[in-house]
Amino acid sequence: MTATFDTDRMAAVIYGSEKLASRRREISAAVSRIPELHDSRPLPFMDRLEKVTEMTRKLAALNKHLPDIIDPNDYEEGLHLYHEVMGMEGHPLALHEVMFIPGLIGQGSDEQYEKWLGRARRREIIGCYAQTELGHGSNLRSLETTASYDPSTREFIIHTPQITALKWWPGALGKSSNYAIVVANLIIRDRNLGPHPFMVQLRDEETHRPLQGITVGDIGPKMAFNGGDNGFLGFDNYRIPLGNLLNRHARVEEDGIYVKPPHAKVGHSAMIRVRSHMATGQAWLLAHSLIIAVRYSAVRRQGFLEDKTREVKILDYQTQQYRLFPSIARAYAFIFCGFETIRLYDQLILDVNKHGNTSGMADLHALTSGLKSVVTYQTGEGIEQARMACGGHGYSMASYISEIYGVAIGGCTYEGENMVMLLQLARYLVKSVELIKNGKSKELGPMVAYLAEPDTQEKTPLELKDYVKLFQMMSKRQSWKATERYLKLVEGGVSRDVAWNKTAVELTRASRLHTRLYIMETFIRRVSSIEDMNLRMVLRDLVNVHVNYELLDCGIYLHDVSLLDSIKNQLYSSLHSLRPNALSLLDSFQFSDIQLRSVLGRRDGHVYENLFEWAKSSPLNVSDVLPSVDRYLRPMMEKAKL
Ligand SMILES: CCCCC/C=C/C(=O)SCCNC(=O)CCNC(=O)[C@H](O)C(C)(C)COP(=O)(O)OP(=O)(O)OC[C@H]1O[C@@H](n2cnc3c(N)ncnc32)[C@H](O)[C@@H]1OP(=O)(O)O
Ligand SMILES: Cc1cc2nc3c(=O)[nH]c(=O)nc-3n(C[C@H](O)[C@H](O)[C@H](O)COP(=O)(O)OP(=O)(O)OC[C@H]3O[C@@H](n4cnc5c(N)ncnc54)[C@H](O)[C@@H]3O)c2cc1C
Repeated sequence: MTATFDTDRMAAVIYGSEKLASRRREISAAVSRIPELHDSRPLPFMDRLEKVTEMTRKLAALNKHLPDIIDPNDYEEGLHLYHEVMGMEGHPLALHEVMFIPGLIGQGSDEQYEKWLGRARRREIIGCYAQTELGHGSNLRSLETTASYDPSTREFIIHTPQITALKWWPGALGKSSNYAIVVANLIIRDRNLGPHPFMVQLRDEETHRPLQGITVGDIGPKMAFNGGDNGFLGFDNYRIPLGNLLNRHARVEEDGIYVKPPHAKVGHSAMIRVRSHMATGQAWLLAHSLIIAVRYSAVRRQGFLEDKTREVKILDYQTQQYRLFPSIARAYAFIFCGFETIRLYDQLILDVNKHGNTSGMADLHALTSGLKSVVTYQTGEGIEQARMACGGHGYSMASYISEIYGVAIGGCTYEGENMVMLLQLARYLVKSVELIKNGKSKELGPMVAYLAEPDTQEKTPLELKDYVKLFQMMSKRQSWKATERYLKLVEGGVSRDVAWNKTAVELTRASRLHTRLYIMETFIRRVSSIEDMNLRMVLRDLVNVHVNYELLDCGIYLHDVSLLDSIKNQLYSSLHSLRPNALSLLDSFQFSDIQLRSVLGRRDGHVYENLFEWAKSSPLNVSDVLPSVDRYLRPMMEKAKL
C-alpha cells in the first residue's frame, strides 16, 4: 500500500526540524560504514560480562570516531549517534550525559563548572547520580547517608550508617564511574538540613581502584540494561572538601553557616530534567516495538478473509489494528507533548539559574510527575501488545521486543515510582479544587483552569474540541470526587495522612485523567499547527484514532455510557482509514536496522530467511551434540534402557 505522505517530511516533524532529520540519516549512514561501531555479534547471545565489555569497546570506538561524524557540541546529533551505536542496553556513560552533567549544570556554581564541567564534557572523568538507597528510594526525606560538616578541616564527612543506607541502583556506578553526584543529608552541628547534592570522587583517576573509605560494586543482572553496571556504594567516614557541596542554590560558609536555597526542592532539578525528557524517550521505545510489529504484520499471512486462495496479511485484521494503531497514535502524541514539556523545563532552568525565579517549579513538578507515570505505563502496555501482535516470533529475542519492554518499563520505577508520582500530581489537583471551593479560582494555573468549569450535558463528540470538552469534564469530575472523598474523611476526624491513603486509588485516577487530557490537548494543538496538508491529513487520522480510543478507554467516567456506541463506530472507521499509512507513519521514525537490532523487524521484510539465519547462529548450534548431552542426557537415557 502506498502512503499518502512523504516520510522524510514526517521525520522532520517527529525530530523537530528538517536539518536534524536529515543529519540523523547522514549519521546512520556514516555509522553503517564503520564496522568498529557495530555490535560484534547479536547482543542476545552474549552473557552479562560480554555485554558490558562490548558496550565499553563500542563506547571507546565511538569516542574516537565521534568528531568525524557529528558536531560534538550538538546534543541532538550526539543523542542519535549514541542510540545508533550503543543501543539501549546501557553503557559506562549512560548516566554521565543524562544526570551527572545536567546535575552539575543545575546545581553547581560557576566555580564548580570551572573545576569539573570541562573535564566531564571531555570525558576525562565519568560520573553518575547516586541517590537511591537499599532501604529507601521514593521517600527522599528518609535517606540515611549523611554529609556532616567539620568546620575544623572545612570538610564534609560522608557516611553510610548501616546496610539500608548503601546507595543502590545508580546506573554506571558499579564499575564505570570514577565520580558521582551523591545525594546525602547535610548535617551541620547535629542539625539535619535534608538531602543535598555533593560531588564525590569514588575511584583513583590513574588506577580506577576505589578510594579508601569507599565500597562500590555492581548489583547484578536486571530485567534489562544488562550492558550497564547499576551499582552499590557505601562510605566509611569519607572526607570531601567544603567546595564539593554543589552550591549554586544552597551554601555552607566556612564557619558552618547554612544559606538556604530559593526553593526547598531546587536540588531536585536533575530528576525533573529526566522526567521532562521521558515522554519523548518512551515514545521512541514504543515506536521501536511498533515498527517491528507493523513490518512483521505486513509480511505475515495467516487465515482468510474474502479471498480464499491467499492468506491475508495479519495487519488487515481489525483486532490487529486495534492492538497496534492506538499505540502509534500514542507514540506521536508522546513526542509532541514531550517537546512541549522539554520547552517548559528549559524555561524553568533559565528562570531559576539566571533570575532566581522558582515560581514555575511546583507546576512543572506536578505535570512531569503525572506525565512520566502515564507515559511509561502506556508505553509498557503498547510494547506488550506489539509483542503479542507478532505471535510466537514476538516472544523470541530475535524480535528484540522483550529487551525494549524491559528497558521501557524501567521507567515506571526510576525517576519516582509511578504511583508515588501520580500522588504528587494529585496533591496539586486537590489543592486546585480546594482553591475553587474557597472562591479563589482566579489563582488557578492555566492547566487546571478547566477544574472550575461547570458540568454540561454530555453530547456525542463531533469535532476535536468536543472530545477535549468531554475529557475535561471526566477529568474534572474525578478530581472533585477524589478531593471531596478526602475532605469528607478529614472533616469526619480522620488524620490527613490516613484520609489521603484511604483516597489514594481515586486520587491516582484523577491524576491519570488530568495527564491524559494534557497529552490529548498537546497532540491536537501540534497537529493543527502543521502546514503541510498531506502530513496534516494523516496526522488528523491519527488524532482521530487517539481521541476515540482514549474516550472509550476512559468510558467509565462518563455518565451517559450510550455515547460509547458512536465512539466505538468512529474508532473502527478511523482504524480502517489509518491502515494505508500505518507502516509509513512508523518508517518516518527512520530507525536503521543497526539501531533497531531486530531480526524480525528488518527493513528488507525477509522475515523467515532472517529468522533462520539467526537461529543457525545460536552458540548452541556450533556443534550437533552439546557437552551437556554427553555428560547428562545420554547417560540418563542409557540408564533408562537397562
Ligand atoms: C537511561 C535510564 C536513566 C535512568 C536514570 C534514573 C535515575 C533515577 O532514578 S534517580 C533517583 C530518582 N528518585 C526519585 O525520583 C525519588 C522519587 N521521590 C521524590 O522525588 C520525592 O521524594 C517526592 C517528590 C516523592 C516527595 O518529595 P519530598 O522532598 O519528600 O517532598 P514532600 O513530600 O515533603 O513534599 C513537599 C512539597 O514539595 C513538593 N515537591 C516535591 N518535589 C518537588 C520538585 N521537584 N519541585 C517542586 N516541588 C516539589 C511536593 O509536591 C510538596 O508540595 P506541596 O503539596 O505543595 O506541599
Ligand atoms: C533501571 C533503573 C535505573 C535506576 N537508576 C538510578 C540512578 O541512576 N540513580 C538513583 O539514585 N536511582 C536509580 N534507580 C532507583 C529508582 O530511582 C528507585 O527504584 C525508584 O525511585 C523507586 O524507589 P524504590 O525502589 O525504593 O521503590 P519503593 O518506594 O520501595 O516502592 C515499592 C512500592 O511501594 C509503593 N510506595 C512507596 N511509597 C509510597 C507512598 N508514599 N504511597 C503509596 N505507595 C508507595 C510504590 O508505589 C511501589 O508499589 C534506578 C532504578 C531502576 C529500576
